[in-house]
Amino acid sequence: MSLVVDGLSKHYSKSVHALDNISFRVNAGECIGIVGESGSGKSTLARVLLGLESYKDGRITINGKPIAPKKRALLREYRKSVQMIFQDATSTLNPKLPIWKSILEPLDNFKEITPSFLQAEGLSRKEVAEELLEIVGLEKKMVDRYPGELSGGQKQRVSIARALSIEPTLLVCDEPTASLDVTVQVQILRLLKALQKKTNMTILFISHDIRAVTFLCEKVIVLKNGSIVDQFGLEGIYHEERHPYTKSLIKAASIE
Ligand SMILES: Nc1ncnc2c1ncn2[C@@H]1O[C@H](COP(=O)(O)OP(=O)(O)OP(=O)(O)O)[C@@H](O)[C@H]1O
Repeated sequence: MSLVVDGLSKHYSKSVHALDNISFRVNAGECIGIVGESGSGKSTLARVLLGLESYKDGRITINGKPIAPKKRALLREYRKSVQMIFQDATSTLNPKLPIWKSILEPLDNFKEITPSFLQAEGLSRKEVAEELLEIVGLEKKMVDRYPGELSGGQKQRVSIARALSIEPTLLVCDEPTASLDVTVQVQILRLLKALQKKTNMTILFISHDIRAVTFLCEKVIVLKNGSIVDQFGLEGIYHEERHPYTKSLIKAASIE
């Protein structure tokens, strides 16, 4: 799956240019990080990429096909291959449902999809959710729990299980570790890395934390005030040519 963003702009008003002429490309199986401080346009970019918001200028194509948020049929087709995880797993899981029901939501929405792990016939719906829980490192017996009975890290694993259920080719992660303890952050990043290796999905990882981005991603885009100020492969992180803003992020994170 390749994602090409070309000259993308999104203006909320004359003075608020959340995204200004953004261009980048992600190839199949790559993990790309988008790093920037609060207000740089990261979440806007995620929402536009998911087709949740329209955009003014530019083109977004996935496997050569445009994403057109106003064309429902195109958007539905697109959503079959894209999933998202958010910072706050609590708000994305229905507190009144046992987690197995939440995990199956994407599969319920796209009944035409049969993921490879469901090729074994005769699994009950709950057993499908159990399989997914195992994939994200949780015990099967947790399947009947409610979100309120899980830790922050466990909830994020559940939301990853739900995202993986339809075997997306693109996973957009918007600050998925920002509200977790440092040790749990590392566990979730390790999980995402392992899952990416196993499934070859493309990951777009959005974060204010350049440490997390460099842990997971081989390519980095630096966003500032809605514009890309720097773009590099991980091997070039310490090159002299890095933008002063990138250098300041590296310095602040003490990863010099
Ligand atoms: N719905 C909206 N209406 C008007 N302005 C908006 C809207 N959403 C975002 N903005 C503005 O667009 C700019 C980019 O916001 P965005 O939320 O994309 O940044 P961000 O990098 O994700 O920040 P944070 O890390 O704080 O969430 C900001 O100036 C913000 O105030």
